[in-house]
Amino acid sequence: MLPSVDDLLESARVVALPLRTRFRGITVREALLLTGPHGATEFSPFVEYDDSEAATWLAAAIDFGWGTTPPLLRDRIPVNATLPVVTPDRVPEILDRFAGCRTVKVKVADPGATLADDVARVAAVRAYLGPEGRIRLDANGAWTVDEAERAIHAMAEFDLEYVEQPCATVAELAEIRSRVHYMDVPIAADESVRKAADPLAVARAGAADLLVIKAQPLGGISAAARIVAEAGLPVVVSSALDTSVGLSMGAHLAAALPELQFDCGLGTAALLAEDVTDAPLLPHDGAIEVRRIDLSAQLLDRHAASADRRDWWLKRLRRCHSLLEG
Ligand SMILES: O=C(O)CCC(=O)c1ccccc1C(=O)O
Ligand SMILES: [Mg+2]
Repeated sequence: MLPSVDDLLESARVVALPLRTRFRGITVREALLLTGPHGATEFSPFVEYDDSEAATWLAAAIDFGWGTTPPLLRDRIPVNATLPVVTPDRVPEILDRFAGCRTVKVKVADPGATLADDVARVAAVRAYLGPEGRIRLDANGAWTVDEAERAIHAMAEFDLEYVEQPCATVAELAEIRSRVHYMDVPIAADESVRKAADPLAVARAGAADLLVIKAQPLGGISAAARIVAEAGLPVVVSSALDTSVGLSMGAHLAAALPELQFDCGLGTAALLAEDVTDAPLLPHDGAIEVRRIDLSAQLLDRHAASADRRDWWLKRLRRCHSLLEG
């Protein structure tokens, strides 16, 4: 059952959290936190998303705070380190924050960067990790098929676990997947799952070897778990650069899945300079814990968004709530 908008507004807090390093073009992450009968929950669609997309994120927030949590099969989730687009000299400093992580996801194909920049960053990650570490790339759909082929060919020598969303469309993913098959580099779909009208289309088309699954954009833990079951592919549960509260939602999703072959992208609390709890879900020994998050009243005050931004988020919450009421 959908809580009333007044129920939601009663506990709503809006924060603006500084990042340690620019990520996805932002240096401050805004989020709206709510408290339901099960505890703290998060509504944090990116600010440029329209209401119809953001409403799905609200359904997820409500599901985590008010809905039913599925049975949990594990109490810790192995996670990858996430490396933003930085110069190679900053690689050790950033990766040191992801204690014990054996896998690094490297952001590549930034509009301002060249292939040589990406190669240099990936080389620095391989040097940091040693031969046993796993390296995956995420291009956020930025390459054409030819650019992707050239880039993957150039970086395959670093031994790639997989490449996430090298190109934008399902058809392009299918094409690049067949072109790099001989190099044994698997292709993962992210935007083609979480921003698609049909999140299962990419799996049905055989256009990816694995799926990146995010709880908020897919409408919450139960909805995401159903998509995983229907897709029949291995998955990587990841964050949307959430606060520890959203990461906790992701950790509960990961803990509920029957199989978890890959390290999950839920270590991103390490990219935040500030969080909303005194016990953030940071990686320890390469994993995060599966637990609920207690909000810190002090941190919520200290990082409260400006009156303007709070107003913007509360209005967005109201509009998304009416969309869910339909
Ligand atoms: O998967 C990870 O390691 C961290 C999450 C991440 O990269 C991400 C975070 C916010 C928005 C988009 C993405 C993405 O995977 O493309
Ligand atoms: Mg991605």
